[in-house]
Amino acid sequence: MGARQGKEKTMSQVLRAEGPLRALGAMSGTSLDGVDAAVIDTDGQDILGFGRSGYRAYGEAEQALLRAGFGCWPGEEPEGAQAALHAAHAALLADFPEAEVVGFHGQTLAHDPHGRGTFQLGDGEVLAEMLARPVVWDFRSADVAAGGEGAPLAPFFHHACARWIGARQPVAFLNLGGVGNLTWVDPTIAAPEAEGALLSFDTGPANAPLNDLMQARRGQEVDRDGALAGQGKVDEAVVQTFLSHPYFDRPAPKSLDRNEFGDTTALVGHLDDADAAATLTALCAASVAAGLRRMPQRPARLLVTGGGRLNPVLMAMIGARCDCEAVAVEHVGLDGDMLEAQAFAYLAVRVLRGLPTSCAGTTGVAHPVSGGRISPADPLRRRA
Ligand SMILES: Nc1ncnc2c1ncn2[C@@H]1O[C@H](COP(=O)(O)OP(=O)(O)OP(=O)(O)O)[C@@H](O)[C@H]1O
Ligand SMILES: CC(=O)N[C@H]1[C@@H]2OC[C@@H](O2)[C@@H](O)[C@@H]1O[C@H](C)C(=O)O
Repeated sequence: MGARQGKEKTMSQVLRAEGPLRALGAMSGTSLDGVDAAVIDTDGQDILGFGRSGYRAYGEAEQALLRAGFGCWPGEEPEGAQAALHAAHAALLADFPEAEVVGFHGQTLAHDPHGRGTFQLGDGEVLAEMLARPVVWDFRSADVAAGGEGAPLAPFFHHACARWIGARQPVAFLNLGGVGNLTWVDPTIAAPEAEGALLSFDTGPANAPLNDLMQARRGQEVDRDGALAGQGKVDEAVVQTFLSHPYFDRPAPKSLDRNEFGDTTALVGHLDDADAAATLTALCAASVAAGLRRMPQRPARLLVTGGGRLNPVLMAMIGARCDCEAVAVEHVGLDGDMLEAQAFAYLAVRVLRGLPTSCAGTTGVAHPVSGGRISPADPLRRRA
């Protein structure tokens, strides 16, 4: 990494600066496939440009360690899990010397916002030392402490994306990761925290049930391109049973723990592999359709991000069940693999600037919250 020289800002200048920063976001999502990292230039309000991005897959041992941590609260995680997470992040993030600040999400292990809180494994203080640059982290706790859901947090970035693509009317973003989430953005309302600018919530499990099925029945991680689901028939009775889960009756904003729906594959235990895959794919589409009914208006189209956008069977089911077109965000010039990493780069700069990162429309928190902790790397301690 080395000392920052020439025209580069010193660490204290980065922390005090006004104007644009080059920020690097890092996200480790619920699918546990690996770490995404992406650079953006931003002043915390507008996106000024997109930079490089990268990905580092978890090895089998790393993945097993982190998976064993699901459901753990601080101090309960498997020994070595946090160190593995830090090492994986540091290995990837060291390839981005251009970054002036890092937004580090960490790995969500447990999420119970109205109970025990929310827990993202990873210590930004340690990562700041490893990278010798400031790290913003622990994005969700302050919102939860203030009574919010602590998730989703990408919506403030979705608002900036809507402005970046020049949207003049409301648009809807749909993220299809392990869990799904929807964001309604009205870009004509300039401040994202203003009433009516954003409405967002988790829709339900997205790819996680199908991944679990593929693992259990075929020993594969993914139903690649929906190849198996495409051969099957949806059991609509299972879809109706699934939709009777109380989560769908809860008003938005609302957020999900990865395991809140339990073992969804049990719902399709009586079906053959193809019908089971088709039905679990339909559950994801049906939960998006249920979510859309909570939006202020039905959007003309859904801008879809996350790995699920690469599954044509899922995308077609969403289009059919939602009565609107589902298109990958690439159609509007965004990067659907990196949007969450970019979001935490953007949010890091908002935290440095004291700008809100959540509000009533995104997490249900009563007043806008600027979450996150700032760990300025201490070069003296690093050399000691
Ligand atoms: N070609 C593909 N065909 C089918 N499904 C795919 C394909 N590529 C990715 N996926 C699905 O997308 C998932 C990964 O999505 P993504 O990386 O957005 O998840 P994540 O960021 O870990 O989750 P979250 O947003 O819930 O934190 C895979 O586990 C798989 O289910
Ligand atoms: C608690 C938590 O980590 N939630 C994640 C998860 O993955 C998708 C969905 O559930 C969303 O609520 C959130 O992540 C995205 C990045 C968010 O905060 O917007």
